[in-house]
Amino acid sequence: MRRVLKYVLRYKLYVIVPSIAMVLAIALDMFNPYLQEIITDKVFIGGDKSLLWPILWAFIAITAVRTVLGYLREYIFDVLSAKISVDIKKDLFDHIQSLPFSFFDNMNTGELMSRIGEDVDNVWRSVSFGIRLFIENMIYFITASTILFFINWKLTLVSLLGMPIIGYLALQFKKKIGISYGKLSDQGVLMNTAAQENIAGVRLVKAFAREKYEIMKFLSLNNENFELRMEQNRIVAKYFPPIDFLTNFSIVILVVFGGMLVIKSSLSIGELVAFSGYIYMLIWPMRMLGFLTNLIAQSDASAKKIMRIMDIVPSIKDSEDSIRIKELKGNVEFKHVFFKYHDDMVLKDINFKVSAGQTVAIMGTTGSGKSSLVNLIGRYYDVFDGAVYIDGHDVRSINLHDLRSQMAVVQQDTFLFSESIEENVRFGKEDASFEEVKEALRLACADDFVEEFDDKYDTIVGERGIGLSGGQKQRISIARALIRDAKILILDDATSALDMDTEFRLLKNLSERRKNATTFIIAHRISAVKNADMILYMEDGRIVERGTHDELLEKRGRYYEIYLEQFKDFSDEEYGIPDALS
Ligand SMILES: Nc1ncnc2c1ncn2[C@@H]1O[C@H](COP(=O)(O)OP(=O)(O)OP(=O)(O)O)[C@@H](O)[C@H]1O
Repeated sequence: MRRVLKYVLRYKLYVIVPSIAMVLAIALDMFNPYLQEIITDKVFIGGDKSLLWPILWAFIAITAVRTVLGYLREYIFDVLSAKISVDIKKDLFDHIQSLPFSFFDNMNTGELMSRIGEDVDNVWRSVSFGIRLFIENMIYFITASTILFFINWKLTLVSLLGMPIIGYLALQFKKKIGISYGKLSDQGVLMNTAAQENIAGVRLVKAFAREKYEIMKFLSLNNENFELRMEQNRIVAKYFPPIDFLTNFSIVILVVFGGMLVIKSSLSIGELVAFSGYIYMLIWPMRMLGFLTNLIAQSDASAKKIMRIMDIVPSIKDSEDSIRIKELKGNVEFKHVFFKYHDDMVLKDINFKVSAGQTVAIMGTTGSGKSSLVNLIGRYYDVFDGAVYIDGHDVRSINLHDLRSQMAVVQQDTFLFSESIEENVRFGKEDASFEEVKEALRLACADDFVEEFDDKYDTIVGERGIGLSGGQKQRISIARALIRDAKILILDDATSALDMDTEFRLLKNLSERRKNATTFIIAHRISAVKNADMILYMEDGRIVERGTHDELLEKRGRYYEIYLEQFKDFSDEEYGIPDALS
């Protein structure tokens, strides 16, 4: 919460003005019981009618000013908390953007959504309501008890007898409810994740007829959630009644002892009326203590979770003396590169060099490390040992923005935003004209099917491209990469869903278009890699074969076996293995 306070202090005026309004409102409130004392003793009992109107006017004036001050306080505190919510969300979002792939490997979307949504809202509520009311009540408590001591310290002491017990109970309550909130919040993440994954994977669920299982899974989480809420109710039921009893008992004591003092003429009736007015100012904060500590405990738990993410130092970031490169040439070299995600080394002693404008094709068994290898070029992960060089510079020394903004990647797992096709392609180049978008889609062999849609380029595609076929999604993703005109282009299994003919046309377009771009193509079909300047064949994290198509055929190794497997029924002439990349 201390760190949340730093956000609050950014807006000093928004703290000072409503705080002054709050203090003035409290000061005015303190006059009310005093006026009640005078009106009772002097007007009702003493019969001095001349005071009636002045006191009534004073009541009206106090109420009017109090209303304005109250409104000011509420309004400005609400603006403050809204500003803080925006700031925290922004910082959290910015920070999440700065985190590397490895962070997202271990974090699920549902959990992150809870942090940005629910947790920030909890903090926001606490600032707008909890902390303010807590401070306000403390001021009421201190001021009212001071005045009460002045009126009659003995009666005050007797009336306050239950307060230490109330305070103790409130603290115990805070402790128990704080733990319970932590559990509820963690469970909320599980529920969020289950709901989010179910919706995202709804087609899979239906295809496997697993709706019942999903419903049961959600039901069980929902029941757990219910149990946790019941646990909270039990805590409230345990602590609130004794707190209520003790606060009400203070009034009983006041009436009994105060009444006795009035009978003994040690206290006037007016003083007793004023006394009970001030006592309410003590009792109310005490009754609220449990509720407020509860609210603050909840937001404390949320603030801790937010800060835990904010405290993650991005493992991949610009070094202090990072090199600015406005124009990459595209020479890439891997020197003794080793890489691992956790314990298992997934890339072992990778060495190769590629000159600007050349094409490298990477083939290999599944899980052999192809994607991991290309992910090191844009520094989505850092090497464990060795180094990747671009134009002679270790990628770790190149300014990250310069590096990534001059690369284009089509990932294996296609992702499209819930926007129009045009906007999805323009994501690759913010200021691209419509003509450029069309051209990129044409090169990616996507223009024909896009033209057939009723809304053509304005067609809105759903999240993850729902509404399009796998091959259509891949082609739009390729257009998004091509529009960047990048110096390094990476296609990670990006044509796997295309038929051979479309793949052939697309790669042909690519070979014409890419001109100076160094291109990495991960593919499984010989037809897609045949014309590369260099083909790397990987197994178990190592490059086990390398060379051109002809050289690899001559070697009669793994590549040759795959060639035979894929083309056993055709001769080159018959099928015409595409000359796409020549
Ligand atoms: N984010 C990750 N965290 C941990 N391990 C990973 C991660 N990504 C991949 N791996 C592991 O690293 C190894 C290499 O994976 P990689 O995706 O690079 O292989 P690949 O050759 O591209 O496979 P495929 O052809 O199936 O796409 C595999 O054993 C895989 O399980």
